[in-house]
Amino acid sequence: MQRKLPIVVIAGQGNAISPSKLPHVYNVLDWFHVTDVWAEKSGPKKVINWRVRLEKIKIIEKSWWAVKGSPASPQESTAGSQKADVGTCTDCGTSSKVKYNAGWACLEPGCDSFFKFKNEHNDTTLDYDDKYMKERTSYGGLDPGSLSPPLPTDQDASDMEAYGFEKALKRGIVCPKCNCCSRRIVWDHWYCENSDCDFTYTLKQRPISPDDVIVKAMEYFETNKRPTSKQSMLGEMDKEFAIGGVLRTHKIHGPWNINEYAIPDEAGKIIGFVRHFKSNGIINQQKDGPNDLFEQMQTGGFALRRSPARQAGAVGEILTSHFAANFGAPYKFSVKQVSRGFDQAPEVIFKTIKRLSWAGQVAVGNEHKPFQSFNECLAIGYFEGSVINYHDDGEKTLGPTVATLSLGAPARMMFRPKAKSAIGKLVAKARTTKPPVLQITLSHGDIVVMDGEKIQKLYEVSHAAYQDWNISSVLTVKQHAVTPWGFRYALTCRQIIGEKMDTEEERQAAFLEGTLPPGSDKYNYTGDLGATEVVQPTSEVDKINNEIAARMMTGSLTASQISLLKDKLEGLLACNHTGSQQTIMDLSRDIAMPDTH
Ligand SMILES: O=C(O)CCC(=O)C(=O)O
Ligand SMILES: [Fe+2]
Repeated sequence: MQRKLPIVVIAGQGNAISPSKLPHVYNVLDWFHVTDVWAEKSGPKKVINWRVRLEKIKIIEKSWWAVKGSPASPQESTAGSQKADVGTCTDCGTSSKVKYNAGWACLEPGCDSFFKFKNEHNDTTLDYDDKYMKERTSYGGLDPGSLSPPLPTDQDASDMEAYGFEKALKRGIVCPKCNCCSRRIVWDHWYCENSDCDFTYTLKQRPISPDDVIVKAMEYFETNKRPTSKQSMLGEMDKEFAIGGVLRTHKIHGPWNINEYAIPDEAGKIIGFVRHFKSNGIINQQKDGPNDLFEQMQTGGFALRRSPARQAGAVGEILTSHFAANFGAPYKFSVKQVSRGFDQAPEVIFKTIKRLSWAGQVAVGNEHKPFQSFNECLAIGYFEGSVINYHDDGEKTLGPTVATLSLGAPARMMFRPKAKSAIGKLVAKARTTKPPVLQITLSHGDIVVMDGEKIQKLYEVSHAAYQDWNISSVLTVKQHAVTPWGFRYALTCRQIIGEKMDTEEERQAAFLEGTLPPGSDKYNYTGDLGATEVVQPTSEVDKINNEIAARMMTGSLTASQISLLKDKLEGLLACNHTGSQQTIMDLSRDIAMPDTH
């Protein structure tokens, strides 16, 4: 009160003293200021409760929650026009306002006369005095400005050098049309969550290269790490481990490095593998390789969206931190995803499926029976700061092999035994969790294949055995979590077993939507065996820069000629001259024959 701070009041839907029925679960009323704070002795136990009286700062303006048809401006709006009566305590000498209909009482908790009224009263008659209620107090603090934050503009995004996936842009907005607070639910725009309002808002998202995304990820890491931490992102990326009986071996397959982690059950028997295919510059830069896929993901229009992670539709609904879209056979993944059949999938999804099918085949081979091809692909997008917490991919309709392609910023992936499994020990302080046994770093282009060995055999034995083992082998025993260090995509392919679906309709959908179109074979991936570095052809601009550099070294151009040429070159590049090819050629000639000018 003394600091004259403006306060926002939010009223719940069930608020009984609101003059009108409040429309939302949480209703942001307006800016208020505190006019009085006092102690009261009330309730059955006659304990001291502190009371606060607030007045709306812009009381002259009609409140949005006012009863329909009420006057545009409340009558009692002028400060000082109404004054509460004041009484003084004969015991302690303090004065206070007459606040209650029951009359005046001393409001000094330390005084013997505290809360003693002349007349008998009970708590139910302790209504507030009308004069006190109508008192108006001038507000001496600063104008708090608009209650709703302004919409971020393209200019704001450009000022913060944003690409459109920054943490600040994942915040919700206040609809300028109807004032409804709306969350960022879809990847590329906001829409008003009030079903009666049609407001949508889009902020341009600029494509970013894999190199720049890593630079941004490092900046994000530096600005968001604990102030006491000396770690760099590169240092964190090196912190990989396999403990608790998880065994690591290493293989080379063409240009791929593959770390293989054998996952034991409680008896130490190997029940599955996590295979980490580590990509590199050569793989990443091939045609339709991870660099191209990263670009295509950004321009593909995937309608990635956040789904309710908890209490869908309820007051406490919580959305997933990441955005997702499913293609192929419908897949539930804890919560139902919006799913589109492969007939509606963009090309990049087929390229991904073929790449991951290759990895699945290499990882699983024909050890037990031929590798079952994938019929589903879940695309996940992470804004800066988004994560996927510990979960398992253990749907009963799921085949044993799950493969994920990482694109963009690096990420930490962790596996831990479930608390209820007999593997590992519970964390002493948090008795419901176990520490991770496997931690790996997923970089741009990497692939992870999770596979439950011998599951095929057990799966065929009986349904009960399947339920026990299912991925009681890898996936349900080993929960996993992924924390990306910046803007990232993860594309995960699974085998959805249509026959295990509950209804005929679901079985049909899995079959129809999960069948790859015949033309998709043209995207087959064969592992980049024998691939070499792709040498980028030198551009005209590079050639000129090289010429300038060479002539600088031989001294055949004067310093002023060099700076003139550099200026010209920069000018051409800056205006992105469409005819620049020809002009640059002329410029090149200028350099070749400097003496003729
Ligand atoms: O982001 C990732 O790499 C993994 C995503 C994942 O765990 C999933 O889709 O189930
Ligand atoms: Fe997962």
